[in-house]
Amino acid sequence: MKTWRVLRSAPTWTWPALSALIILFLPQLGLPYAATLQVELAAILALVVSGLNLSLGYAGELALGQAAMYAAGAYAAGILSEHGQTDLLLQLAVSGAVALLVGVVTGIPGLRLNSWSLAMTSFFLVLIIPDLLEIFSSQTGGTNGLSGIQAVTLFGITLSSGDLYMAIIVVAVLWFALMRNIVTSRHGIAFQVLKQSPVLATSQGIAVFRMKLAAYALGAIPAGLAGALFANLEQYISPDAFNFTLATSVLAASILGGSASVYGAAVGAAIMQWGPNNSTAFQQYSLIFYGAFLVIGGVLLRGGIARLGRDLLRRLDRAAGVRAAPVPAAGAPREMTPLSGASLAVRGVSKLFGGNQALKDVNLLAEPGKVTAIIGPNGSGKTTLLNMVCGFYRTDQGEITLGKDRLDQLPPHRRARIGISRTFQTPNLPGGITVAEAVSSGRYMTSRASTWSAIFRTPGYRKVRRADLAEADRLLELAGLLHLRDTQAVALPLGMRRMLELARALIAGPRLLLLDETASGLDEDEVDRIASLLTRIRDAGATVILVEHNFRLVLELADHIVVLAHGEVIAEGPPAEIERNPRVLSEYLGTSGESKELTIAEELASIAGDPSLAGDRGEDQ
Ligand SMILES: Nc1ncnc2c1ncn2[C@@H]1O[C@H](COP(=O)(O)OP(=O)(O)OP(=O)(O)O)[C@@H](O)[C@H]1O
Repeated sequence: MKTWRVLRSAPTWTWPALSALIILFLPQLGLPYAATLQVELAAILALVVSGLNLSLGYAGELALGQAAMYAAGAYAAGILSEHGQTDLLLQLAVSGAVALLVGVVTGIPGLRLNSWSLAMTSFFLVLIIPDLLEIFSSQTGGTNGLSGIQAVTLFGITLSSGDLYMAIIVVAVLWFALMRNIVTSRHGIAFQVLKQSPVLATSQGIAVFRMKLAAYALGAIPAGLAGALFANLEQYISPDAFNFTLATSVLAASILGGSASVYGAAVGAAIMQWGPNNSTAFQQYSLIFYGAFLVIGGVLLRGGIARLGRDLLRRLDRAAGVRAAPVPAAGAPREMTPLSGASLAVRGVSKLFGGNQALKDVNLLAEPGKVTAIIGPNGSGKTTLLNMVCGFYRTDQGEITLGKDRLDQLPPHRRARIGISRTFQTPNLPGGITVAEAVSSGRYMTSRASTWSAIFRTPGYRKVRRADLAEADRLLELAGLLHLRDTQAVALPLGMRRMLELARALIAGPRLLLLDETASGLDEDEVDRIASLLTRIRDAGATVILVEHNFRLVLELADHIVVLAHGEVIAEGPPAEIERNPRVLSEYLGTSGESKELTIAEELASIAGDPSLAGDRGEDQ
């Protein structure tokens, strides 16, 4: 176990780097030629699979088009070579660009239509490869293939087969290093958010379509590079090499290795290359076997071999007492930094769902430095109103403005960028990310760093990331969660998840904070903690809208209450006024409204048989 602790004390990149170095020099270490060829083919397949992992494992889009991008890269390199352009770097650049173009052109319609359409369009893309190659047979050789590929060169020097081996491994290793930089960056976390909840991603200002397209198109690049390497390795390419069986084998390798993993792509590709693709008997029934791999990977091996590896690492770490980096000690409770809230005005807003009038001519004004509570019985339209403010539903009629900005014509991600943050009725936290990463993800759109800066870890990127994490720590300390910053976000109990959502909403420095039943399911202590944090947020100048069933919390916090019933505002005013309003009593509680001497809090307490529901005000009276 001591040895394990020593091994784990090395930087995380040490072992992948060492493995890469060994693979690079395998021929010199005496690997036979036939096995060398298998390593080359596995590295090429790993590149193709890594592209699928980016779109499937990280952005959550099933796409089978990797085979088409691989073909595009291979034919681009092959045609260049036939025309005397044999330089490997030139071919890699052109093949990567051509594959990227194929990715963008096929991704736009596939992703626009949502749901399974990308899987379908990419599936047909693979099916039409032979026809496309036949149409352009004067360039591609049609079904006969392209056989005039010349020996590849680098800066004018012809590469031997040993040199080409090295080139293939270097390209694969470099790509994997860059891909690791993408998925461990703030963009990688945004991909995780997007994959698990497009609604959450949108509410953080992420343009879902553009982000998915970026992942799909980025995934095209390694497939293009792989195509160029394959064309030079085989010096002959034909449509048979890019058929549906290849597309399925790429998918099977991705699922088997673990699609949400960088190194899983290499492991899955290696297994596919050594086992199935290497055996003639297997190739006869390949589709059946790939199907079996997909079932095994999907049902029995969720997360693939990569997940098994991660679990094993964790177990060994626990057994050896390897600890994560110490969490910074919490200092004195931090002051809230001022928040510049803006006035929200909802004027004459209506919403019809089929024949159901969910909202009718609703007016509401929420001011900075104040908590505006929206209450009402179940189905009265509270969440619908919240969803219309943040843009998940379009208004049928009426106008919504935040400060000087008109909102009702804007898509939800643009509204988030204008300064609307929200929490959800059921806390919305993606799996696979830590508490600190979940909170910092709220800054994805407010402080920007390009994907390229993340890939190459430029000083600009590092500065933004440092600020992300420092801000996340500040807000976690405020929410009392700093000691849990490296815990998996989804592992927290409900009360802490709600605090975490609040911290994530705050990190964007919102002009308007929308809270949807933030105290639901919490015990009294947790409600008190949320109330005290919300008071500080309000006092810092935020405009807060609170949709809430917990009347004690509403009375304690709200400066202004708006009461909805059947989609209409039936009363509004300060808490003292609202809790004695007879119409509110009758609509909200379903009572006759005759017992006017009782407040809502007291009525609720008597219905629930729980005096605490009456809160301080109720008890005082
Ligand atoms: N996407 C939708 N499609 C159709 N009807 C909807 C949709 N969303 C809400 N509704 C309907 O609109 C009405 C208002 O629902 P909403 O969820 O806004 O009420 P609520 O006051 O938030 O209720 P609760 O307190 O139970 O969350 C209900 O009749 C609901 O069935």
